[in-house]
Amino acid sequence: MSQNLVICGNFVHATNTEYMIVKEGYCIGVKEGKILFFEPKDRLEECIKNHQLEACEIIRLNPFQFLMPGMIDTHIHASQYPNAGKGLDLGLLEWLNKYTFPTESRFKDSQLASDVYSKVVSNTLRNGTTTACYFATIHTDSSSLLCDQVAKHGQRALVGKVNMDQNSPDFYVEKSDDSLAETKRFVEDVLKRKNPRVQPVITPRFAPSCTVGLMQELGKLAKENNLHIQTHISETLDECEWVKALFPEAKDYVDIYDQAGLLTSKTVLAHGIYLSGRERKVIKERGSSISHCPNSNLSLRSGLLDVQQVLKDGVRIGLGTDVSGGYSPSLLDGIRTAIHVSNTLAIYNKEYKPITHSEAFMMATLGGAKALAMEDTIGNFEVGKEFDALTVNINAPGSHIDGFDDDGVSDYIQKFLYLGDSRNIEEVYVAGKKVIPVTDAQ
Ligand SMILES: O=c1[nH]c(=O)c2nc[nH]c2[nH]1
Ligand SMILES: [Zn+2]
Repeated sequence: MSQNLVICGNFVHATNTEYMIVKEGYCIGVKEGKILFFEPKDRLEECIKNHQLEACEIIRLNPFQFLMPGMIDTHIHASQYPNAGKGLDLGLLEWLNKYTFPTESRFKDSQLASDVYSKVVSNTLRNGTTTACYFATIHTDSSSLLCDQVAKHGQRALVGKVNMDQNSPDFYVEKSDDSLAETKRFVEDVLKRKNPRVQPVITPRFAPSCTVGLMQELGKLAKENNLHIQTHISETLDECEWVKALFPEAKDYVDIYDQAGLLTSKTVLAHGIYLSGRERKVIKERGSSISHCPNSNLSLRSGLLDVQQVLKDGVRIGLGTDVSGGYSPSLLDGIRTAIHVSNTLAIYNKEYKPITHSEAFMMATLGGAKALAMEDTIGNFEVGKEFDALTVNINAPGSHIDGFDDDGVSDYIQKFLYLGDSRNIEEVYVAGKKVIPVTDAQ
């Protein structure tokens, strides 16, 4: 049950006009999971009275604590979690064949699926991911088990049963008709749960793994049911060459998805490193978005995404961990690595203005919400949105952060983004419900 809450202290969030805005001495009121007020704390009594929250306990944060929006992982493979931190010696296509497909093929075993999915959901939540956009595997029933774990742990998620009907190993491939029928079965199963925080996402793995016919049918299915869509695009040069050879009639990589009806305002495309200006323009026109996965792009040596160009071209962009091409399930790592990728571009081009920690923070929160077309519900502390939030304490037991006399709240926030970890994330709320720390009742 989500409780009614009033919390007073320091806050940080992104808005439509500012990448990061710090609100010192504010109070927030939450009723039935939704934000009712967010005001300077001298208005506390008046707000409590106006919103009939008198019966509510008032939580007062200490000066070392602050509240930030929950982080949004726009691209993560739950089924690759057993491989996180290993098998990064190969480039994408070899890596898929040697490590990833064999691991994912094991998920027809429902016991393994439940075990792994429970671990990945609880680990990402502890690391402050309140919303995740997950790839599961081609197996329908075990993909449904990921939905069970998301609901059980109280996370918010989009969950995708993966589609693969060509160029895949014999032990991990579907017949085209089965792939579509099973996707319909999966979507029905998820929708009939009527859990607003667990939604299905149509998930053609990437163009090489899917026939045009299947992609078209998936596009139709998404349209008929107003569903989210996720896939990969332009991640490595080898992959782009392969795609050109496989789809000679397409204008470019984006055109393949566009022709299939897969580019909508609810589509998130992972990577997009080697997109042309024309391709970014089409993505923008369709209202689709990019998930930037910097850890994966460095770990698999795929390339360096120019985030400034993506932002300049008006394409929505969020951050993804891309476990297990990315080895870390933490979006704090995503924030840092995004900054370092951008710094690397600046080292090689003196004219280049790298992104700031504020821009990376925005991408991990409001940017992620926009990338997943969920900005009406989550992403910051705007009144009316659901309360997905983290209580951060830079002085938490075992913390690797030290504060000094001349540090202000903005310094604490910056130190957390660079030096913090799950120990500093004392509480995690999803839709007003405290899901971390885990209690016996959960
Ligand atoms: O980073 C990636 N991880 C994957 O599992 C994958 N499949 C296709 N392309 C991919 N890229
Ligand atoms: Zn991926």
